[in-house]
Amino acid sequence: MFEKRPVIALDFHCKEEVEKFLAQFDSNEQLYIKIGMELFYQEGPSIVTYLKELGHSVFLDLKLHDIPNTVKSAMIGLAKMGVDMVNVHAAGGFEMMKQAIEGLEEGTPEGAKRPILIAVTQLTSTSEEDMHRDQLIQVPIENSVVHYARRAREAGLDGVVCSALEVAMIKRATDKNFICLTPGIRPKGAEVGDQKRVKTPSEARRIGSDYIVVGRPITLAEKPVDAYHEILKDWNYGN
Ligand SMILES: O=C(O)c1cc(=O)[nH]c(=O)n1[C@@H]1O[C@H](COP(=O)(O)O)[C@@H](O)[C@H]1O
Repeated sequence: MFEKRPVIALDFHCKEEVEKFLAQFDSNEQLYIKIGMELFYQEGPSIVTYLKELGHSVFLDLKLHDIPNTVKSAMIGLAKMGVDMVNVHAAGGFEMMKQAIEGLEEGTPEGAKRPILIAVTQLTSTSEEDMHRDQLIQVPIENSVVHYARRAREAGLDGVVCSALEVAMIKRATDKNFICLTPGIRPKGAEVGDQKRVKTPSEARRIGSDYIVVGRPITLAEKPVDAYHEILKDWNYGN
């Protein structure tokens, strides 16, 4: 399920910063925007309505991780907001993921499309050593990621969040239509920051990522619109 547009992570504090950022783009350019907890906890559901009314697609990245009943109830509410994609942590377990899907199905208004649901496997800021030390999971990180992907698929989810490094393995272990959304994307030579498992947009494309998520290389660029278009071009192999 290839998405031509890189998903822009708008990790801003408030709506004013979002407005300032979007004002630099041509108003006809429909973007795929990721709202994370930083922005959502400040602005609430109205930030989703605002972006949807402008015609943008919205991935609401709240990474739910709680008991199954709580996650189901939360998902009913998120589905009503009309977002295009939401996520949970696969570490919350099989039953939690199953209930998350059920909540989304229940909350999706009639005639509307159920939001895509994906599960975070191992965060792209987690290295194999971090995982061994912090989570006491003593297997190679790829095994943990593929295991979570299999469980997410069995629970009925649409895909996973992973690093581009693991996409080929996940597709082999699940199926080629199982979505792999990959953050940890950096243009050649860009600052990596806190990301540990990174690839460039064209590398991610070659490996088979369906969506890429890019934040700071665009939002902190001197010319964000140019930075976005360069990443868009690299992701689409120069087309
Ligand atoms: O779920 C996510 O979107 C996510 C998962 C993950 O494993 N790693 C990861 O970086 N993200 C998000 O992707 C974005 C990456 O931003 P940059 O590192 O600035 O490109 C951030 O908003 C993260 O919250």
